[in-house]
Amino acid sequence: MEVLDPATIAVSIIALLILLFCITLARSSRARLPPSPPGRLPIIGHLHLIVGAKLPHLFLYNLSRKHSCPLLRLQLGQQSVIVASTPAAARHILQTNDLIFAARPPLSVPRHLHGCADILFACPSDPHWKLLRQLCSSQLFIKKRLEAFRPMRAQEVRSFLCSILASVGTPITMRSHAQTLSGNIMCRMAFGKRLSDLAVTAQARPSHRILDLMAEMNNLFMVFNLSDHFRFLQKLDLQGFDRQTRALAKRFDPVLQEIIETRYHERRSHIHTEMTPDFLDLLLQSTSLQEGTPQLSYQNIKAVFMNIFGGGIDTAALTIEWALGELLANPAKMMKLQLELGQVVGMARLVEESDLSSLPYLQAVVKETMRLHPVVPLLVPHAASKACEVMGYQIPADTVAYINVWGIGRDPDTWESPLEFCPERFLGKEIDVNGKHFELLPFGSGRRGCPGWMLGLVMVQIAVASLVQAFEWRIAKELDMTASYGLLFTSSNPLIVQASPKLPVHLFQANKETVAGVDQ
Ligand code: HEM
Repeated sequence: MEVLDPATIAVSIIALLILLFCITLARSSRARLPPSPPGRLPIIGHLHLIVGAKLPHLFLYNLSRKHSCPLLRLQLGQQSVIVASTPAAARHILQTNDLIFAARPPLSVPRHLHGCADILFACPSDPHWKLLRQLCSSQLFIKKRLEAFRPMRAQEVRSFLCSILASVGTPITMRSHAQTLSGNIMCRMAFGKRLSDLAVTAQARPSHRILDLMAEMNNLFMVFNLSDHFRFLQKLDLQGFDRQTRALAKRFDPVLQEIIETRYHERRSHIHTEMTPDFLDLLLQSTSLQEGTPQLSYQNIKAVFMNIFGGGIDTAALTIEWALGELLANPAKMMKLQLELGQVVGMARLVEESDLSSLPYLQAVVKETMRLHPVVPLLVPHAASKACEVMGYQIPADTVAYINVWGIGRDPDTWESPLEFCPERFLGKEIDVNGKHFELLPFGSGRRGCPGWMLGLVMVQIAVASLVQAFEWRIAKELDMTASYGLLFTSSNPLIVQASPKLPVHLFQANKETVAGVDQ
């Protein structure tokens, strides 16, 4: 056989490399990717830009305006990311490509917390998850269930007002009162009991209280976790967050385990005979659909509760806080709302959920609060389960999508005087928060939109209406509306206010057994 001389081999290799280079170049020029801002570094990509930003949604908003790009592409370590900054870009991702973007990226915290990187709607091939998804859409988050819990919510709102009444004359932190309100409502829907009435041995220990565990969980979701951007670092856990998450799961687990097991035994011995089945009843029913083979494991049920508590408590509480803060910063709007409540409800009874549809200005105040202060400003990240096209750009599989709902809410091309708190802009307009209007997406949209949005909206509306109807408010500590950021969007300093009652005291105390003050 003839041996090739070294020069021929060298020329062949160079020709092959040139060919490969040309093929790659041709492929990448065919794949039209969204524009990417300058500043990308080797290995870390644009990570240094976003990590250095105090408010990532503000940074991304400024970036998209500077480059006039409704859809930006960033490289955050190993993660390829697109950021949607206009209603049209959000629609392309959440509506046109809803099914493809229904996945979530595999993040470390949920993996260590629930034993699954995603919860509720992922893992479509897994029968447990199919069942969960079906349960959510046919049982847990339906209008009928929301209605069944209406009297319970009325009791909790009254109790919330009583706890404020008990503090008249002293400054109160609105955030913690609102967290107790939403926490009690969520807890009674989930387990039929208030936070303080959960007779759980583990919960009795201060470090095992549900509200504290939730706060820790939310903090872990808010940190910048290197492992999410460089998968090869996951095992090293350089920042220790994975270790902290596993330790938190160890404390959370016995609380939920005890609640579930107690109910399981009560159901078997027919001790538990609640008229309105709570979420735990509905989930346990599904564990015994087939003799001997539970359809849902306890682990699945625990994961659902962590999601529901994580999704429902702070989101509603922070929105209530933002709404009261805006009304205090804008006394004319506060007066207009007081006037509406006076005309529609009067002063002889407390406002009720059945009044909400007759209070257009209240609805506008809540929408305006959610436009300016969406508490999940970039939504929870979505991920493309396969390659697709968005606004004419090629998006590779596994790309993570951030929807900058905060930026969309302040976009001057969409809103007139966007920085002004002006509820009037919604009066007589069709724009709603139900995920169908892409200029206002506080609950997201599509398959991964918030399943608890109707409950969240009602909690915020009734709480704001009750606070404004029942009390006169005064700012006790200088109002600070500057924002701080994690996954949830809060004001840097909690709102400290002082209340004086406007309504006769007997109205607050009509329901004696619920006058329990603030729990926990
Ligand atoms: C004002 C109150 C609330 C706000 C602003 C809010 C907002 C959101 C947002 C923006 C998302 C992510 C949507 C996306 O990524 O596209 C979400 C997801 C979620 N929310 Fe809510 N939410 C609220 C109340 C609730 C309530 C009351 C519950 C439970 C009863 C709840 C349960 C959930 C769950 C389980 C998810 C995850 C859904 C999934 O990944 O498929 N939320 N919420």
